[in-house]
Amino acid sequence: MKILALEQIRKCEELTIKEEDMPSVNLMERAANACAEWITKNLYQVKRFNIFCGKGNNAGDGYAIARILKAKGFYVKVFSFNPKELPPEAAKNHKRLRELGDIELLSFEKAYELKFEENSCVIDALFGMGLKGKIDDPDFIKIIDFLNGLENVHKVSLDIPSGLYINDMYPEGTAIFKADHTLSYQFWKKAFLHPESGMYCGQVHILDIGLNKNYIDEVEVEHFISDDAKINSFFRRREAFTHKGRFGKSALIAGSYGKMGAAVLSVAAALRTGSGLVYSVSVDSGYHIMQTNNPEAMFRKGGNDFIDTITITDDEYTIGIGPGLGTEPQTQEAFANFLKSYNKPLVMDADALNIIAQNHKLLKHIPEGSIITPHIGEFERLFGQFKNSFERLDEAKKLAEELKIYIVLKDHRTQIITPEGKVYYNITGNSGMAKGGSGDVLTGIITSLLAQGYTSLQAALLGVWMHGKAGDFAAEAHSKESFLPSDLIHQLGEVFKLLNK
Ligand SMILES: NC(=O)C1=CN([C@@H]2O[C@H](COP(=O)(O)OP(=O)(O)OC[C@H]3O[C@@H](n4cnc5c(N)ncnc54)[C@H](O)[C@@H]3O)[C@@H](O)[C@H]2O)[C@@H](O)CC1
Ligand SMILES: [K+]
Repeated sequence: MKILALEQIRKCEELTIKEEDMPSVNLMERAANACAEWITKNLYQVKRFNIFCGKGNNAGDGYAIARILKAKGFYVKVFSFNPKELPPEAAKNHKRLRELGDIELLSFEKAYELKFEENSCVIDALFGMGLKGKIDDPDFIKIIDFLNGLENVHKVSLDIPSGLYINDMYPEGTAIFKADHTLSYQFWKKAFLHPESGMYCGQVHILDIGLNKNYIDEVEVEHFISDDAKINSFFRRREAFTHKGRFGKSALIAGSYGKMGAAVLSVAAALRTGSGLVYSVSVDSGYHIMQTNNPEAMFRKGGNDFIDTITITDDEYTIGIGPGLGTEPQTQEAFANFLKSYNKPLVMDADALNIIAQNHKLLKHIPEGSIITPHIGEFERLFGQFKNSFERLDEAKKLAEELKIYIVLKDHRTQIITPEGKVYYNITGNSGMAKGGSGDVLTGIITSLLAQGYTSLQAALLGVWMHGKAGDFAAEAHSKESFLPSDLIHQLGEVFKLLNK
């Protein structure tokens, strides 16, 4: 699914209105109906709604929803800022509401006297995507602070929580409404996907309001959601009449004394992702651990307690390197020599990236088309600190282009960044995956997919999606708190069953 820029969404709205030859207020009605339907279906225990309207068309949505909910028999109160300042469509909806006569239209001040009943719902129609600068008007700051402080009520934002920008970092010092649910029209917005702003959005629900499909199909964007449709468009089922040679050879260069778990996990993940053969290049002191835990994988010695020799150059192998490698000087040297002589796309994580962070000149030796999978800490060690995640992403886009590599920037919503400057946000997975070892599993999965002939982009997209899906299944089975990275590997079978359906 595409993520559109503000001007593109406005254009899409205009075109929808024009092509369907309808008054613009009808589109607002559509949005309001979609929200009212979502609310009554999903917050079915709520009988009372308190709707807070600002100055723009987001307020118009609020007025329209108030009318629709009232007609369905709910108790509705509407609190407005200054209804004289509204744009035409919002003004029309305000007028319709006033003419109905049986809804209380109140000022913000009245809210401070109200007793908000448990299980009632606050709807935030203060600001939508038309907000400029920060919310620093004392009346708005006061009402937002007050609403944020309410307990035991459901909080729903229309289109976007007031105070946020749709695709950028919000300005420092602005007031922001904190929602439990955000009902976004038609599209995902970057704000929902970055930690600084995402924490205000609660659960995000994308409501189809029937915007012009042709425009959406054709418009060119840089940001996407890596959704099920995208994954299914290139996932390949395992054919019959085949043999192991057709599914690639993965080699995981990983592990050192005391860090064999990372190596075991990455190798096990590569095996469970379907690679025809999996090799482990690791240390002698971890030989028994590796062979016992992963009898299907072959072992090649790369050192005693840490890896000091990497002789694997065979073009047949697809390499994942880094988990548990350590940063001993001899390992650094072996890694540098290997990188300088190896030219096929490979997967790099963890200590491979930490070694590069200490030897920046190695960056230019990363083979084109490779996939690096840093978490935020590793990315910052490599490329420096950034003010916020939006700036970090902008820098990652430049680097991916410059180095001609794919960057998998691991976060709550992991971003897959291509050398062409495109960004795919992954939306599977959960906070239970924030544990040591999860990254090692991902390295194994992506290496295995790359070995099986998926392109670098496909391997990164599918690998991150599968990893997250396995996390969601593991959370269902064991809880987010309790599942282990090794449970992700055990859930890969369920993920493949889903993909094969
Ligand atoms: N995307 C769509 O297809 C549709 C969008 N609609 C709604 O329209 C919204 C956009 O409407 P608007 O563009 O009117 O935007 P807003 O509803 O966000 O209101 C913007 C208005 O608020 C005021 N304002 C802006 N910045 C301010 C600040 N810092 N402090 C105080 N006041 C400020 C200005 O008067 C500005 O015109 C969307 O978010 C959505 O809710 C729907 O009604 C119809 C369909
Ligand atoms: K809002």
